[in-house]
Amino acid sequence: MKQGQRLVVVGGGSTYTIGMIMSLIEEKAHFPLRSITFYDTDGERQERVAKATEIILREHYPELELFEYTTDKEYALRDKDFFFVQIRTGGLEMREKDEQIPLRHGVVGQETCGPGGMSYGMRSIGDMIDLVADIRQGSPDGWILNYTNPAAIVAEALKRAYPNDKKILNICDMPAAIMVSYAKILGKEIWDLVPEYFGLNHFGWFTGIYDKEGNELTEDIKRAILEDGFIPEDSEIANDPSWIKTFKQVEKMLTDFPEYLPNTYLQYYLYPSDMAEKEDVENTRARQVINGRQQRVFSTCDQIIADDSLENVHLEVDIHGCYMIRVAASLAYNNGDIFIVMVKNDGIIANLPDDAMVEVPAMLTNRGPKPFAVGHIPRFYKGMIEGQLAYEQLVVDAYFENSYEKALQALTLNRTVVDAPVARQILDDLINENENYWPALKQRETVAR
Ligand SMILES: NC(=O)c1ccc[n+]([C@@H]2O[C@H](COP(=O)([O-])OP(=O)(O)OC[C@H]3O[C@@H](n4cnc5c(N)ncnc54)[C@H](O)[C@@H]3O)[C@@H](O)[C@H]2O)c1
Ligand SMILES: O=P(O)(O)OC[C@H]1O[C@H](O[C@H]2[C@H](O)[C@@H](O)[C@@H](O)O[C@@H]2CO)[C@H](O)[C@@H](O)[C@@H]1O
Ligand SMILES: [Mn+2]
Repeated sequence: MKQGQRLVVVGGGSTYTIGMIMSLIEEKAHFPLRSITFYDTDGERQERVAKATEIILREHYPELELFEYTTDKEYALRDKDFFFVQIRTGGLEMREKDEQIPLRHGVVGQETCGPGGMSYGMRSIGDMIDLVADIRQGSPDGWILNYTNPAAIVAEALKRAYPNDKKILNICDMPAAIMVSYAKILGKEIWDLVPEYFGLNHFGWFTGIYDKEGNELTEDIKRAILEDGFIPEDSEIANDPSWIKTFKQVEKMLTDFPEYLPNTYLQYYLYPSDMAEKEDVENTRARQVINGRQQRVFSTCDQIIADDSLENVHLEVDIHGCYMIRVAASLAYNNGDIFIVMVKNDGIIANLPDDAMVEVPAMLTNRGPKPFAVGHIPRFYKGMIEGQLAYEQLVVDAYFENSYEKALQALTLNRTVVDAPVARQILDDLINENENYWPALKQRETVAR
């Protein structure tokens, strides 16, 4: 009989929390719970989600010993087994600025990619470092599973701040969402598929997809994408016009570069000018999420509370929730299941630096992820990744060293920017908008000529 886990959702007011609760209900046999605690810095936002969650759990998880929600950090983080972390420093309002500022300079405006990703990363690092310290104060041995973005930059910063903490795992659900669409093409479930994959977060490629019997399915998937197209199937994004456009770009990327199956995020780095031209600065993805998912989630919560029942709402499980829960179950019960997660390279990709935080398939055990060796990657991918890795590490350098110069170098290296004067203009605008969040960046004294 599996011992139930004591789970904390950090960022209980997240728009993903209801989906996560539905997934915890769906997955209770794989990952049984003793208690769920929500913790958030915004008590009002969290309470709307929590009061709806109380009703959902009453209907679908009556055996749960305890559900609670609080803004008391020390209480929430004490003596727990798992922490699902999903915070957004600055909220969706700052995300909108992250996306609008680069667009005003003709550059990709995106949550986690390009200058928007640097801006978000410079806000997330401090909160995430403080959060891990607070968690460790109360739960020295708890598993910290982080979704907070930009995962690449957060992972690099946490690796430096906590080099010996082996129970922090940064995760992205994008490869899983893509595999949900592969599975649909093949008439299978995602859990029937075994991926071979390499890259950085939001910057990777599937080199192969197999079934559990070891049959290769990669070429079948490529053929189907090129002949019939590629669409999002995960419930969270299936009917979203922005995601439908994103998944359609995979057809173009696969036509241009047929060797491997790309992560959807590579569209921003392979076609940066095209992507920037297509965006409407008054209706970026953040605005769509504010008017879409955020509006939908909170009106659903309010409806559940008003009815004191679920009779007038439709709630769905999604891959975002199920993926993290299956990862947690494999760590908790030493299942040895294979998931794509972020780990320190240390030779996994033989011709990339050891200190890179790479995204690769790993067997998840109670001693943590055991990644599969990838070996040497071909020149094109090595070149692409090394430039992106240097960008990511320079952003974290800029944070820890309060260095304007390193931040400028990072943006200049990024494939969505390249042009140094444009990088400087964007950086100066981002500094102005983030004065309440970023560390003050200092410029090196230049020697007067
Ligand atoms: N890794 C992935 O693949 C993946 C997938 C989806 C979402 N995400 C990330 O998950 C996070 C949540 O996304 P969302 O759209 O639901 O955000 P959201 O703004 O709806 O919710 C975030 C919550 O975090 C809370 N918060 C902010 N700072 C906090 C802190 N220091 N301590 C505790 N709580 C804090 C906010 O009050 C808010 O309730 C974002 O970082 C998003 O990018 C990651
Ligand atoms: O623009 P958003 O806020 O809708 O999405 C940004 C996030 O996109 C990816 O997560 C997807 C996920 O892959 C999919 O399965 C489903 O859950 O929707 C999510 C977005 O709604 C990406 O992995 C995240 O890092 C982004 O934050
Ligand atoms: Mn992601």
